[in-house]
Amino acid sequence: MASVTGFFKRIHALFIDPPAVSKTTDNGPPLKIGILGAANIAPNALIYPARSHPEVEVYGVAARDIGKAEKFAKKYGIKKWYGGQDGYQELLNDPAINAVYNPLPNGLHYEWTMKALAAGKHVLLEKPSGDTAEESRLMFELADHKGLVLLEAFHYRRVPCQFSKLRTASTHVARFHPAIQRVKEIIDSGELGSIKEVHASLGFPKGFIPDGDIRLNYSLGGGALMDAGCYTLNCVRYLASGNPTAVTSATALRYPKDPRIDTATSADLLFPPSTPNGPPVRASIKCDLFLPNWFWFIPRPPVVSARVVCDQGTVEVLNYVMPVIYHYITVTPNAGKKRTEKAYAFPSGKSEKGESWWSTYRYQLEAFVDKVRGRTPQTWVSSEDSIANMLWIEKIYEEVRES
Ligand SMILES: NC(=O)C1=CN([C@@H]2O[C@H](COP(=O)(O)OP(=O)(O)OC[C@H]3O[C@@H](n4cnc5c(N)ncnc54)[C@H](OP(=O)(O)O)[C@@H]3O)[C@@H](O)[C@H]2O)C=CC1
Ligand SMILES: O=C1OC[C@@H](O)[C@H](O)[C@H]1O
Repeated sequence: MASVTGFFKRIHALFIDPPAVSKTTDNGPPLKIGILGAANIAPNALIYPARSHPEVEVYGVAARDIGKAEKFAKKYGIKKWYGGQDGYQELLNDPAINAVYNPLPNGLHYEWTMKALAAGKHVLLEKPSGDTAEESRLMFELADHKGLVLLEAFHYRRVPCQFSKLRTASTHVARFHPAIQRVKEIIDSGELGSIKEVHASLGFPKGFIPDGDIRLNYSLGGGALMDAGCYTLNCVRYLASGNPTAVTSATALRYPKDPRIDTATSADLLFPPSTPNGPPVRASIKCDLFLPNWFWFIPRPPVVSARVVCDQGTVEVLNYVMPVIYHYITVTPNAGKKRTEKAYAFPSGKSEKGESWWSTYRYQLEAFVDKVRGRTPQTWVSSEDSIANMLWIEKIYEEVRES
């Protein structure tokens, strides 16, 4: 019963009436954020989470059409709007704006992040960070050069700062959402022994992505691997604590209207051994924008799961991408009793910030603002990590082309 009540409380706080707080703090005026594009994801990823952040004001929105910008601004209580051909640049030129949220199509991430950084704005950038690893590298280089914060919005995860420190213990943890953090903690604790395999899937039912969507547009950086696949790759890299050493196979289904677009991609990867002189860790990812119906007509639910097989058991997480809605962690030791866990908040008594109704995006916003304000964030996605994710997306696409 408590879990049903908890579910409805979280849904209420997420989508119906996100809690709001007063915007006055001892830390000076709130950070004013401008949104580039009246994107569908903006309310969930920024506008609602900002309501409960005392140090954030979503101050402006720009859209290619001024009428759309105005409508969006009024709907969400945003003070300023900018529109027309120069609308995005006008937002960037506004000296009142300190930071920009970039939820433009993937193929425009680079252009507008570079322009935002050039205009002196910190940037919260949607995933995947660019169209290529080189674009990502150049964006992070400019952010570094200008002393500005740039964060790729991999909201679901926590990332250790340096891959070289991995596999030691979870002393260097930084956190995004407690659910994926808990899975990682179980692996790192050694209770299931060493890692043998890591698998991650993300698929959307047919009909979820409409015709004409940015995900189906090649020149806008579409494709299943770019969209859903970037999470699965990120997730296996995170859970395997490093970067792959090879893509051993990759296959894709093609969009009939534009065969350059993959509508589903599967890839097998190798990671470094998890024990000295051990075998490589085997990994697989699967992503799909058009999961077929069951028995041709029954729409199926999204597939959002990750599984780690260790030599003494398995841990599996259901819904690692949006864990605040609902998730399930199942631990199955080879010898011993199977158990399930949920992690909507960090254990009480720990010093981490967060509430059970905080979405992954709310945790992410907390980290972004902390970083901009010179505080140490609970979690961070490093530039090296973002660039590596793009690099391995490219390598998987290359393998698909060659197979
Ligand atoms: N973190 C997360 O959970 C999620 C992240 N995303 C990411 O966010 C980004 C946006 O996704 P989503 O909100 O679903 O996309 P939308 O299509 O809703 O938004 C994209 C925005 O891009 C602008 N745009 C500018 N040029 C073009 C163009 N040529 N064609 C189409 N749109 C254009 C539009 O702005 P305008 O208003 O000016 O017309 C539009 O509002 C993507 O990078 C995606 O990967 C998406 C969903 C979830
Ligand atoms: O980032 C995302 O997460 C949720 C999905 O709906 C979406 O396609 C993707 O862009």
